[in-house]
Amino acid sequence: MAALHHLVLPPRLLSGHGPPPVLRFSRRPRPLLHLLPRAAAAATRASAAAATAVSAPSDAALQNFRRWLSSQGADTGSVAPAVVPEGLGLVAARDLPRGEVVAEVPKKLWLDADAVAASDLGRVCGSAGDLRPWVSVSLLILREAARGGDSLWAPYLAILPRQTDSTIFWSEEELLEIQGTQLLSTTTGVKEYVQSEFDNVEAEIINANKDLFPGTITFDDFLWAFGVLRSRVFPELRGDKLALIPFADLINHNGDITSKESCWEIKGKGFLGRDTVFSLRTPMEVKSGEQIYVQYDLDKSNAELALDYGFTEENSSRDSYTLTLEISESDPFYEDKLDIAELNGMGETAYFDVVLGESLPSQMITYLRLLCLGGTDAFLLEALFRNKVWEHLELPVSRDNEESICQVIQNACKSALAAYHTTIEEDEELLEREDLQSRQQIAIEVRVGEKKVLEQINDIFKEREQELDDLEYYQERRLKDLGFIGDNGDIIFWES
Ligand SMILES: C[S@@+](CC[C@H](N)C(=O)[O-])C[C@H]1O[C@@H](n2cnc3c(N)ncnc32)[C@H](O)[C@@H]1O
Repeated sequence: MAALHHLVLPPRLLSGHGPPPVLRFSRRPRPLLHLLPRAAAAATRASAAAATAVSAPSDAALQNFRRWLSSQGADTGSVAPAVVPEGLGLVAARDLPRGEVVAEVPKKLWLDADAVAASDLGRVCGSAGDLRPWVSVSLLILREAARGGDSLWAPYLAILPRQTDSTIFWSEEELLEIQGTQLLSTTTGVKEYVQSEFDNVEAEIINANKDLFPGTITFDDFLWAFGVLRSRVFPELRGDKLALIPFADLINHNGDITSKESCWEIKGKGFLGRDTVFSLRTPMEVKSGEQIYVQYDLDKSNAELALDYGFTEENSSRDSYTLTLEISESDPFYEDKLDIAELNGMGETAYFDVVLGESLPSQMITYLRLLCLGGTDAFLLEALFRNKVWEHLELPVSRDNEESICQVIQNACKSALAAYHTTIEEDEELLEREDLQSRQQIAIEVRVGEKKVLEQINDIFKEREQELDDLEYYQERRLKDLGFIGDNGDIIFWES
């Protein structure tokens, strides 16, 4: 999934020769999205963080789920699933100290690769070759849903939300609110990716096994299963370990929890520890009747939270913008630059996440200097300098090179900023409104955050441009090293 995130991130700066590298927008044409059913009528937000597209299941469905959990041997003694502002959540049945185990879910209830293999899907998924784990678990979810009451997981499937506020479920009209953002590009890229996986499994598995999928499975169904996994799987359980853990997945996120300690473990239980369970602990002390929360991911930006879970946080460290820098194949020094980048652990393309209020990522300026290197500075690219060049690039190389970086970045920021349909001021005014629906709030928070980061980047390079005359460049450093420049900056002549 990490790779996915980087598929489509404008703006993209390409190196080149002669004039400074130009900005190429890799923004795709406006996406043609399937019109998805609208979310259940969004209620007023209980808090800035509360998602509202999640319609609560009926009391009967919730009761049935609780009965199912205990009949299947899940240990849920200290918490109960309940309706909360975020949809469903886990509420403490008694006072719980920090670190207390609140749920233990036996492996037989997990939806994972083993469950796929053990099901009637096992043979078809196995023979379909390299199905990605999320694809086969998505198919399992859809297969089990198709079995209705006969499925082991029926009571669990009945309480899953039909959609969240994740941008993958937004209508075309709603997506207009994030016009110009990186979030829109990423959302479009993710949906295209899911669509292409769906096209494959539809042809190879769904249509070829009508006994397993007697009804129609649409792209929207597949997207729903993808969204379920994306929003409910504990981050460390992705990839081959991907597992959807019923009941434990009802835990909601609270941004106030900042501990990096894991709140769950997989352990053996019962006779000789033979029964594997997923054990969830509360990361905070909780009073009886209060909701138990965890921190989903401290490192996710608001755009990632919006895409994965359908909420954002009012926290500037979640405001981020990813700059994509790339050595252009048309750069006359392409081979040399690529070689230097690779020797220093980087590649043809580099991604730099710039966070609001934080300094620029390390290596960004160095990589930019490499990208903009040309003209009379090109001697640094010669093989002779290969082992030292990165060190040289860590400091200003020449006025031309530094100026080129400043201009290229400022132009990129300006052009990215021009693509948004509102200004920061307009967005901040909109955020004051009481009647915002959850998706509008998410859209505004993401776009205002991206714009603030772009302005921050622009200001850094604007300021730097004013200081170009005060910087010390390669030639000056070199002359100093050779003893040709005195401490007061004068050139020392042999004659004097
Ligand atoms: C792992 S599930 C948690 C259970 C979920 N609330 C439910 O009703 O099934 C994650 C989803 O819960 C909601 N959620 C969790 N924490 C939230 C928060 N702090 N604010 C808003 N929505 C939240 C989002 O819809 C998210 O996609």
